[in-house]
Amino acid sequence: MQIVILKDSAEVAAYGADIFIKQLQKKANSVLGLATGSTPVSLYRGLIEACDAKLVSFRDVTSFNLDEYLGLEGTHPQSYRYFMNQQLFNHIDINKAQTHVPPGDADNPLEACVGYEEKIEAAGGIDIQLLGIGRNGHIGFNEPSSGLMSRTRVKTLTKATIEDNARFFRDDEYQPHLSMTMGIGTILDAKRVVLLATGENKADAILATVEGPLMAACPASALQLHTDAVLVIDEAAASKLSDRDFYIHIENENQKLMAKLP
Ligand SMILES: N[C@@H]1[C@@H](O)[C@H](O)[C@@H](COP(=O)(O)O)O[C@@H]1O
Repeated sequence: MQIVILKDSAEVAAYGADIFIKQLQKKANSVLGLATGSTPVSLYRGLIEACDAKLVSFRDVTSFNLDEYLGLEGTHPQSYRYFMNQQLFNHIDINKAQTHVPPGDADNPLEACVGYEEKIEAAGGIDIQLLGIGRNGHIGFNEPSSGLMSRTRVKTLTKATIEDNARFFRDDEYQPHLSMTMGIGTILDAKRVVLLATGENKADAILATVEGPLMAACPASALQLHTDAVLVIDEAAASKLSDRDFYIHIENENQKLMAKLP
């Protein structure tokens, strides 16, 4: 696991955007795995700016989002499809037909989950998957106790996640308790994984992800199994790591090594 500790959320977003810009410059028809939540919003802004400046194009990109609320149509302002349109897709040159969000309004959600996996496979798999992290260590909507090899499926949200996400819903608005999410196994199949975390309220989850045991109680700890996972976090999210200085040292050594490569 590569751990990059930066000063604040602005640096995290810029570093994350740069990873995606380089990916698109290397492979214009990349298959991107995308995420929602407040953390990736500034990264998406960076991608929109890069697209405006013609540094990248999304014309040949295919995308798959991690998760969606079950029971919300894509036109619902709290749906993740709506979020992605608002925060990214409406502002870049992507072909919306090539963007995929789990269909939370499917008549048969169980079949739709299998279909989502098939679509990812047919696209050749995900080149790079963006992740945020929940306070309880969830990735996508893989809540604690999720199978570490799980695939796209319907998941029940924890009370903590419902409370954390309540800020996006009006008091009189229906807030789903179920979701459709890529599994941890689906995420681990991505060729590269980039997890962003900022703020002190993510410090426990980051500690468990990096220094805790591999365990279903912290779904993000499964990234310890991935051969190309990078955690881009700010000082506040890193504040509980016991080996923080060592991780900074490793990253400095990494940078020196990369600079010497032909
Ligand atoms: N399903 C999403 C996750 O994919 C996201 O990582 C998490 C954290 O969100 P935030 O970035 O707003 O803290 O929120 C939601 O539960």
